[in-house]
Amino acid sequence: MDHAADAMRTDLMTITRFVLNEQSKFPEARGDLTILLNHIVLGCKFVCSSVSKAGLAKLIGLAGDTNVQGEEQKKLDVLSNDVFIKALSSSGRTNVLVSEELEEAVFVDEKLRGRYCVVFDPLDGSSNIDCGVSIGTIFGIYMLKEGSAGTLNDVLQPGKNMIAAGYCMYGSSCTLVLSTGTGVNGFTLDPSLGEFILTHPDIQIPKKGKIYSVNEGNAKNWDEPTRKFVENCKFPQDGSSPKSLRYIGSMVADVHRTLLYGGIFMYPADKKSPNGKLRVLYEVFPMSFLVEQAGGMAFTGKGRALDIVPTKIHQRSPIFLGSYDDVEQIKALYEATA
Ligand SMILES: O=P(O)(O)OC[C@H]1O[C@](O)(COP(=O)(O)O)[C@@H](O)[C@@H]1O
Ligand SMILES: [Mg+2]
Ligand SMILES: [Mg+2]
Repeated sequence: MDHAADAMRTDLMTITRFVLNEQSKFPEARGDLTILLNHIVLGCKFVCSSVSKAGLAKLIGLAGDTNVQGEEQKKLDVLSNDVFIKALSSSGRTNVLVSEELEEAVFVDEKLRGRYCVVFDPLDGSSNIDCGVSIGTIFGIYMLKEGSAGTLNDVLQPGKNMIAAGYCMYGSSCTLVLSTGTGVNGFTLDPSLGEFILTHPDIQIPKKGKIYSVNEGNAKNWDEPTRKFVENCKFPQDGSSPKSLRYIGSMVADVHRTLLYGGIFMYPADKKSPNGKLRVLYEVFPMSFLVEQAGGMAFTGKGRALDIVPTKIHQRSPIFLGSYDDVEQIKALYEATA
């Protein structure tokens, strides 16, 4: 590919151009969200370059501390967290920040405060860092509540109140998937240009998929609806072909595949983890927002994931998300036992 010629192509849809186009659809927009998204993009580029040279730069292995979840922090968890805290606060557009790696919420310095709140998982899939398997960053954006100067209540909002969400996957290529509430679009980082280019416009998740994704190692502790659903994926009663199992163990990578290929990603509750493992604010909500925007469904076993009203910033919830018809099936099994 002739990069120079390519760089001169005026129709090259970079993420910056794309977001500016989106902004132009709202005459009252002040450009704050555009500036905030650009700082998130910068953070993703920085983490992407750190991840790609993790082995070389001694960024492999443990940082030596434990986070609020009781997990041993990886060096890249800590580095990514620092990068995003700096990128988000220096944007001058944020107020309350919640990170998986920090016990308490961060209230941005008054001089730099803005009207957005960001919840994020700086490095998702930490168990896959040291073996170089795809990992990512997940983020969700809320607007401050009317008249609020910035309190925890501004982030303890149902996911359906988010105004934007996305993730960046650090894999064979670096892909940023974003929704500002009007559909889902994917951008691939062109390392030679240093630009995210629109490569997956208007992502629509297939209505039904051929893949199920779950850690079957927890099967003995599952409840009946989950057990029945997975059994049916393997031994379908309706004469259809069995689904294939795909599980990477990085939510970003498993959800990215699910968005593009269809199927269902699940992290159910079980006897050991009655609320599942994944965190509501910065894993379940952003991914559910994207999946719904792409025409899929996100269900908790009790209801729509985006209807959860969180009470704690590191709260967990079971999650079943993906192709509409597949999630509908497990929803029916839960409703039958409710
Ligand atoms: O190893 P398990 O129990 O299957 O859990 C895997 C899940 O845990 C996670 O790694 C949790 O996220 P973090 O790596 O950000 O803590 C998810 O990415 C993934 O879906
Ligand atoms: Mg995570
Ligand atoms: Mg993480």
